[in-house]
Amino acid sequence: MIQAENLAFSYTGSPPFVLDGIRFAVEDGDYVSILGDNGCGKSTLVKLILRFLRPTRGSIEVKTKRIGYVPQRSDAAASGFPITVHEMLDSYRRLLKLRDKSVIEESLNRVGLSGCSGALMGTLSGGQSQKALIARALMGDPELLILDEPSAGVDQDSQREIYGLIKALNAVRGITVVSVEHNLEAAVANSTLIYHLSGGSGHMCTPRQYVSEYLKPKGDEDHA
Ligand SMILES: Nc1ncnc2c1ncn2[C@@H]1O[C@H](COP(=O)(O)OP(=O)(O)OP(=O)(O)O)[C@@H](O)[C@H]1O
Repeated sequence: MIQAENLAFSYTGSPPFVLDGIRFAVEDGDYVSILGDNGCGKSTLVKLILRFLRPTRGSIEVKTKRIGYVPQRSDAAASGFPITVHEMLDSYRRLLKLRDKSVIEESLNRVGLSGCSGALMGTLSGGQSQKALIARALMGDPELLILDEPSAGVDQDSQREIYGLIKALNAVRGITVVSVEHNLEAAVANSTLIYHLSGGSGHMCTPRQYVSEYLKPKGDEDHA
């Protein structure tokens, strides 16, 4: 689904590079969480996958054009712009040139938000507005769903619902998922793979490997 080869990126086009020598493959049906410290380049990598940015060197190929993107909630929903859930989804429907308006209610149903169609985005809880953004991303029937910190600003109960939803979209509907995460627990519990980004490059591993390589307290291996 996604193939990166010797990918390097600098916002200035010259050193220092935010990303350098990135090489990974995401296969159809994977659920990959991207983890790493603040400022290590997670969102930059996502913008390269989305083609919002172009590689400075190397390549990144994405096999599908049917990509659903759920941006960081604070970017999209926290503004005081007075728009209802229905209006937000309808403007996206028009952008996608979808004639049938029933896609709006279908998408809201899929995320369990059918009763909130007329609510102003700014009045929704963190969990509800995240679901509305996921509903919008589902309108184009994506093969690849990309999320940037889906649980940021979302209470514990809604987090469980949102990860349940993402997991079902992946496991039941076969949608490939790439999610930038600060929520380590959710990443380990839900994803099939973790891409650990550090010092400009990354390492793909299973959640189990991630726990033993990156989360195990120093010295534990002596007592294993
Ligand atoms: N538009 C930009 N122009 C110049 N530098 C940028 C730009 N966007 C991000 N950066 C820099 O690139 C580096 C990587 O940023 P990025 O947002 O990709 O990191 P991140 O891992 O997603 O961070 P966080 O976890 O805090 O969201 C940071 O040093 C950041 O300051």
